[in-house]
Amino acid sequence: MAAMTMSRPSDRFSSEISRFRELRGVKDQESLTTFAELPRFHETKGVKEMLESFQVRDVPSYYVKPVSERQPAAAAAAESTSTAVKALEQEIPCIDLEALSGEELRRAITSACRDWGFFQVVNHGIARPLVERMATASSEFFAQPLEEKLKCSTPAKVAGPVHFGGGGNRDWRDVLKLNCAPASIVAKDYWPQSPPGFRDTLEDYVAQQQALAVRLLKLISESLDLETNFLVEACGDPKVVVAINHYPPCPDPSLTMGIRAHSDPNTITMLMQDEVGGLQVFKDDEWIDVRPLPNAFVVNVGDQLQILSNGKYSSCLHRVVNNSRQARTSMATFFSPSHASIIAPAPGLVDELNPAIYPKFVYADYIKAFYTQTLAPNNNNKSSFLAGIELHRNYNSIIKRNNHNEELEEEEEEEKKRGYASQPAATTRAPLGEFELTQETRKSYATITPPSTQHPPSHIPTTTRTSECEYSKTRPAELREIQSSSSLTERAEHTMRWTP
Ligand SMILES: O=C(O)CCC(=O)C(=O)O
Ligand SMILES: [Fe+2]
Repeated sequence: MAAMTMSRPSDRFSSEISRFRELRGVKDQESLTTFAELPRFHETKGVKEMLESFQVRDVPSYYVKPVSERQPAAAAAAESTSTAVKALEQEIPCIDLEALSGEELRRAITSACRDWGFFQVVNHGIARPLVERMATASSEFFAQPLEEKLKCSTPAKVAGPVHFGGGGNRDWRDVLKLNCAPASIVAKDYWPQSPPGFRDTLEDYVAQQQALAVRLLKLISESLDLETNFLVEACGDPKVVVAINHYPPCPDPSLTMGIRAHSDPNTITMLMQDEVGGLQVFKDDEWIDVRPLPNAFVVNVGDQLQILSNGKYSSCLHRVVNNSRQARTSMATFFSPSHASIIAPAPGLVDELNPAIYPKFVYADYIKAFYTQTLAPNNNNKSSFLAGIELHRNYNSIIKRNNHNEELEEEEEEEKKRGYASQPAATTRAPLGEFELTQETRKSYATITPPSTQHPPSHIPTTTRTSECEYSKTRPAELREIQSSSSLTERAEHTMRWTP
């Protein structure tokens, strides 16, 4: 791959850093907040470096979320995720993969995927020492000096096969993202050489995670009364990406988000988290904490599983809140279809009484449209990108959200008076049909797109470009050319290499 033969990046920002240091002596907070280079600094170096380069006492405006996307101030002030609403009343299910089997296991999987879209697994078969080695290596990676971490970013940055930097959407998070399968999109030369043993540990860990994903997908297929291998085969030669997230402590967690509300666009995600906590899932109009459990993985249904199950299982909105006490590290393994896979509701789940809720499409189209949009609208309704492609549901929830946003506008005005010019609110994603699609998706979409009354009302704002999207401007001309070509195989192959 061309990116791998290019020279490693040098630190091109030393002049910026000396300017930061100059500014620091003057009026810290004000200088940082108004410093035009901050977005670039965040994208390439992240939050931890920003905190270490300045004596930050307040959250710079750049990271301040709109009121509608924050957690209640009371929960943030309590500085413990266990204070979130309903935390003690509701908990995501925990499934013991050794203790349960047969019909009991099947029922547990069905209700977890249907009612929550989130569950934890224990006794999952991945050896504890390996998980611990991976967790330690992950924390040690983020503790290193910036120069060491920068060695991992490929020249294509966030669009490349390995990237270190600040999280998208101005979230209060740093991330190391690594493509792990298939082999054609892996750039092992850029995997961290330090801490020692990182590469081997990651390789072993991912192999085990991939096996667990296959095991879970088989159980999930059976819970839907589908052939055991249906979901595994639907993903073709799967794409596996790992994201190691690091959330530094935040001076005011009531203003920021570690990851803003989103649903995962892939098939299934498995997450290892440390004991700090901060992950929340959205259920019955409330945000509910995911309590860290020893030696457990948090599993969540992704958008593709919701589509393949024809809406029987749900890809749930989730987010990560920050805290002011201690850093948190988590590691997500995203298991996705190959970009060339054709995704559609399982034929076994579609009949006259249960029509297909989603169109058939090529996964490359979905993922491209997904990353061209903001991550999620806001945290009050589940009106994610998926809602934009649903065929038979109405858009009441989107309208409700818009009304709610109007009420919030006044609150935003008040905030401005207090001196917080927060980042723009996220917006609803446009329907898949509005994007440049492969011929195959277009054909399918054209035959089953619902009447225009079922589209979101036109007053709903469509696209807000994200930092992810900004990166596409910097992608090689070669990619832009291929993306506009109509050859599915060629295009899917290349998109697969570059899409995050
Ligand atoms: O860090 C976490 O707990 C969740 C991360 C997450 O949702 C993601 O990476 O998509
Ligand atoms: Fe996620």
